[in-house]
Parts: sequence; structure tokens; C-alpha cells
Amino acid sequence: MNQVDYLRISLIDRCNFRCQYCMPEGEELNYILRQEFLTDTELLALLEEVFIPLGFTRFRLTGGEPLLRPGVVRLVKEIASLRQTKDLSMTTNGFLLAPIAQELYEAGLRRINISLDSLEPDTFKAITGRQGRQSWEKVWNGLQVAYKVGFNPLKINVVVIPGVNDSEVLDLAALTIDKQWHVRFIEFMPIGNSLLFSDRGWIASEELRDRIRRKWGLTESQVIGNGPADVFKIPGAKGTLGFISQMSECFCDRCNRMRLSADGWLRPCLLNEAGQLDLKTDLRNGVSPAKLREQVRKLLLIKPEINFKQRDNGNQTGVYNRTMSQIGG
Ligand SMILES: Nc1nc2c(ncn2[C@@H]2O[C@H](COP(=O)(O)OP(=O)(O)OP(=O)(O)O)[C@@H](O)[C@H]2O)c(=O)[nH]1
Ligand SMILES: C[S@@+](CC[C@H](N)C(=O)[O-])C[C@H]1O[C@@H](n2cnc3c(N)ncnc32)[C@H](O)[C@@H]1O
Ligand code: SF4
Ligand code: SF4
Repeated sequence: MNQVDYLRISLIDRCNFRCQYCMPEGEELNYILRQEFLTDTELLALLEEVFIPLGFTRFRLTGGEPLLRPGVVRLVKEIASLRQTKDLSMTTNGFLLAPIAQELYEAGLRRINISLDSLEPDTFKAITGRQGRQSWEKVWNGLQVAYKVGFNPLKINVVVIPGVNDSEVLDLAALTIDKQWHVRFIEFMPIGNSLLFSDRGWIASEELRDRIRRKWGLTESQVIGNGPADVFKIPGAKGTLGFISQMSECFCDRCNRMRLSADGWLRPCLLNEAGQLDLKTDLRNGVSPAKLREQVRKLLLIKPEINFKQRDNGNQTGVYNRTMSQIGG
């Protein structure tokens, strides 16, 4: 059985973007009420008294947009300073990153993954719903500042949507040649916007690798990370290329993670809603840390059964109660 030691923590379900594949404009979302959010104190208590004793040592802060969480720098500092934290990272859309990057680094954050689906401001706008050239520039600037501040490895996440941004794959891959940036192409998953998914579908990573191979060649490579990316590089490039292929391949047999939502639900699998635990309610009802630990321990034991397995045709269209922005990707 894989060791499950990676917890993805959603800090907030709100976002300042409306990415078509995640939180499309106009979609009604039931936002978590403020009083339902795990407070910093509750989150830290769960980490220290439940997750860390069970062997979790790698934490990723995500959302929604994690930089919208009030007091995010303080929270980073608290988690980074836990003795058992081996790795603390964040996934962000980068819009609010530039002015806060240095503070985050000083608080102990060392790795950031930034979502940037396009190098064309107009396409960026069409995907993210953010008006104006300025939005793309703010994210681009966030990326440059994060690089200067020293976040390493610095990764760029690209969800590839057929007919929308797949024509940019070579341009995005080229970013890794001169800079130590790590670009990852993510196969679009049917969670968040099933209409767009059934209209556009996804492109298999192997097809993208083929395009890249024909232009520059491609060799296997490595980069620090806890996620499911298969890593390659263009020969001689400073950075790497990652491929996250949840539709064309199955990496569930090496799954090492669980997810904690901003309102304290523990979810054993991104794509399967079975087995979730409402840790926040139990915590607020005075259930002891030992009992909470026991519940999570039991969930860890049955996680291999819950891990997502329905990928016969690589095109399942489940209807999910929670979207990517609520789960944290
Ligand atoms: N199906 C599936 N997709 C995942 C899982 N973890 C990450 N992904 C996909 O990979 C995307 C990028 O993940 P990130 O938030 O950047 O984190 P990561 O790849 O785990 O990060 P590293 O530690 O840097 O490897 C997510 O948005 C998902 O689309 C997973 O457990 N299952
Ligand atoms: C839900 S977002 C949260 C963090 C932050 N707001 C961001 O965009 O980086 C985390 C990751 O999920 C990815 N994602 C969202 N919806 C997706 C989908 N339907 N298929 C594949 N990846 C998706 C995003 O591109 C992003 O890299
Ligand atoms: S992918 Fe991230 S930035 Fe885009 S809408 Fe979802 S949570 Fe927001
Ligand atoms: S789909 Fe579920 S089991 Fe598969 S890697 Fe993601 S979280 Fe793990």
C-alpha cells in the first residue's frame, strides 16, 4: 500500500477568476459560509493532532484562490514552522502574488505552482474570465517576481483545452528552455464544467509529447514534487515539462494524497466522493483528537478501495457535488 503523506488543503472556496473549466461565469455555486471555514487554529490543531501523527508531512495550500484567504502569510508561517513539515507548497492563479511573494518566502513557503493557461492575453481572458490585458500581465509579473524571490522549483500549470489553447503547447514548452521553469500540461478533467468537457474533451499527454518531440526531442527527467506528473525535458533545457494525465493514463495506484476542504471535510479521492469525513463538525462538537485520528486512520485503510477506478473509456462523466474550486484541484 502506498504511504499517504500528502495533504492538499483548500484554504478558501472563493476565487477572483472564473476559469471555464473550473468555475465558469454564471454558474451558481454555494459558497461556504464564513463561520463554516476552519479557523487557522482549528486547521493547525488538525495538522498537529490528527494528520502529522498519522504520518502526513507534505502540505499544499490551494483553493479557490489561496491568496484570498485573510492572514495567509501568517498561516504559511505556522505550518512551515511545524517540526514535521517536510514540504510546504502552494497552487495559485498568481494574480495577487507579486506584492506578497517575498513575504510568503520569508514565512517559509519554498515552492509555488502557478496556473497560466495561455501566453496570449486574449485567450487568457477567454479562459479565466478576467477582463483586460492587465490581468494577464499581473499573473506574468507574479511569475517573474516569484522566480526572482527564489521559489524553486517554480511550476506553471496549463490545463489544455482543445481548440482553445492547445495551439500554444510549443510556445509554453519553450519557456523551459532558457529559464528554470517547470511547465506542466494537465489533461482536462470532467469536473467543474461538464458541458465544456463534453464539447471539447481532452488531449492525451502522449499526443502533446509527440508534438514537442518532433520539434526538439524529449528525454525523461525529474523535479521535486509530490504530485502525479510524469516529467520530461527538452534536451539542454534549464527547466522541465510535466504531464498530468489523469484521463489517458491511471496513476491512482500510486496515489499518496488526501484533500481537506476549507470547511473541514476530508476527501480521500479527488474523483470519487465516497468516504468523506466531516472533521470540522466533530472538532467543534468536542470529539477528542484521538477519536478523530482513529477515524482518519480507518479512512486511510480503506482508501485503496475508494481510489478512482472507473476509467475504462477514459471519458467518464460523473456529476460531482463539489467542483475543483471547492476541492482544491
Ligand atoms: N486526478 C488527479 N489529479 C490530480 C491529483 N493531484 C493533482 N492533480 C492534478 O494536477 C493538477 C496540478 O496539481 P498541483 O496543485 O499543481 O499539485 P501537484 O501536481 O500535486 O504538485 P507537486 O507537488 O508540485 O507535484 C491539479 O489541478 C489536478 O488537475 C490527484 O490526486 N488526482
Ligand atoms: C482548482 S485550482 C486552485 C488553485 C488556484 N486557484 C489555481 O488556479 O492554481 C488548482 C488546479 O486545478 C486545475 N483545474 C481546475 N479545474 C480543472 C479541470 N476541470 N481539469 C483539470 N484541471 C483543473 C487548475 O488549472 C489549477 O492548476
Ligand atoms: S482554476 Fe483556480 S483560478 Fe481558475 S477558477 Fe478555479 S480556483 Fe479559480
Ligand atoms: S483520482 Fe483519486 S485515487 Fe486517483 S490519484 Fe487522484 S485522488 Fe488519487
